[in-house]
Amino acid sequence: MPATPAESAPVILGDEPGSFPHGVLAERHPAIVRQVRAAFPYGPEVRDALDALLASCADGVVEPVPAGADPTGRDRERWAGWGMDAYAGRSWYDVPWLWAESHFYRRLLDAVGYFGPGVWQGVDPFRPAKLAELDAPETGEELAALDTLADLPAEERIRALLHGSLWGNRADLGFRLSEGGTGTREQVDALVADDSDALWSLLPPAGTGPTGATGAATPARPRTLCLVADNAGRELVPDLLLVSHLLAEGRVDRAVLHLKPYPYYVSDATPADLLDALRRLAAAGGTAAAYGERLWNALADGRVTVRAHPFSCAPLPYAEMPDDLRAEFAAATVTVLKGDLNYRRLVGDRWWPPTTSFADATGYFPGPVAALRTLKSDVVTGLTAGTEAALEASGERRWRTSGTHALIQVRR
Ligand SMILES: O=P(O)(O)OC[C@H]1O[C@](O)(CO)[C@@H](O)[C@@H]1O
Repeated sequence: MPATPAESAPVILGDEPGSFPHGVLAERHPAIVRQVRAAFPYGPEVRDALDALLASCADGVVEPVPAGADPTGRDRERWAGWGMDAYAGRSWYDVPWLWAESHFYRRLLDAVGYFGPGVWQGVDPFRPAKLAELDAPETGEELAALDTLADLPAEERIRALLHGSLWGNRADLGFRLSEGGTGTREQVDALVADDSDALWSLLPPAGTGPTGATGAATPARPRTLCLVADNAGRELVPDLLLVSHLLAEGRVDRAVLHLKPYPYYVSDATPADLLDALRRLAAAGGTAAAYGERLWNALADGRVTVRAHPFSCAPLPYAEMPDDLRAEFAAATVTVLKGDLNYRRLVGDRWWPPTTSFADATGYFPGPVAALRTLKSDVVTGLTAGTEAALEASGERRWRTSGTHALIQVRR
């Protein structure tokens, strides 16, 4: 029997030396600051601000967003609503880990002058790394491999595209700073949960209606996919291929791509990254370019739309999403959330027993929801007791965090 979520599952903090979250705050964040410092010829003011952030990573505290720090002037107010008043002045290590990480990226953008005014306004500090990934030979090889998909039966083709999008989540630049490489060899049998049949039942091919939770056909209406994207580059590209394919097969009529309003968690996709990915698809030629062109046309005629909601960069779980976002997800045929961070925000960044029911943990979500994620942090729900026991017995200590395992979970 799966356990039911209890509010009492402790929220994850980064305060325990030797734990994964502590390592992210104490080691990964400083590495990211150094990477950014080397990425552009920032002047003394920015370099000093980055050095101050570096020092803060070791023993600093949460600091309020400076007044007027963003062009809209609303960010300070937003952060106040997201818990700043409760956490300002406390150690990075003593506030919820999710909150601390999100605050780090906000501070980093302040340090590099992203919110301006000034020459660095709007310059993505992670762009060099994102572009290098798009231009990498591996990306070209993956896109060329698409030409062979046409020979596969339809079911295998769509499965390959779904898995491309799923495993694309391993290509996360922040993750790579400490894991060294994103080899794909170990993918076989690495799914700890696979509800893909439930996903396809929500998105059957054109001419066949989706079935509800009882298996009965639901009335025809335009099928909308909300795809809450994660990383740019080698994750966003296969995400776009999947969306393009779903449109082509008439499994969805519309798609809404939720991207980040500003650079986040190193490689998270922003609207600018979407344009780079579309350009990369066009440059690849062959099948990839045809997929890209279909998506381009769908963006141009409004079947695909792009959102960059402020809550996408909020340090909070989706259970606390604002009403406008809730209404959007409620109207979708299914919302697919990509990646580890979105998963943590979906089920809550807590020490859930792994057999906690995914359906219960996401019961608050306003419509059918799916998670496609490689495991890169301790949070996990929806495992069977047998799977959990097998993973624990496997001797692979870091199965929760090393990105070698993945899941496809669906709540209809
Ligand atoms: O890109 P993803 O899949 O959301 O992964 C990012 C993950 O990396 C981390 O920043 C560090 O592991 C996690 O906090 C986060 O869950």
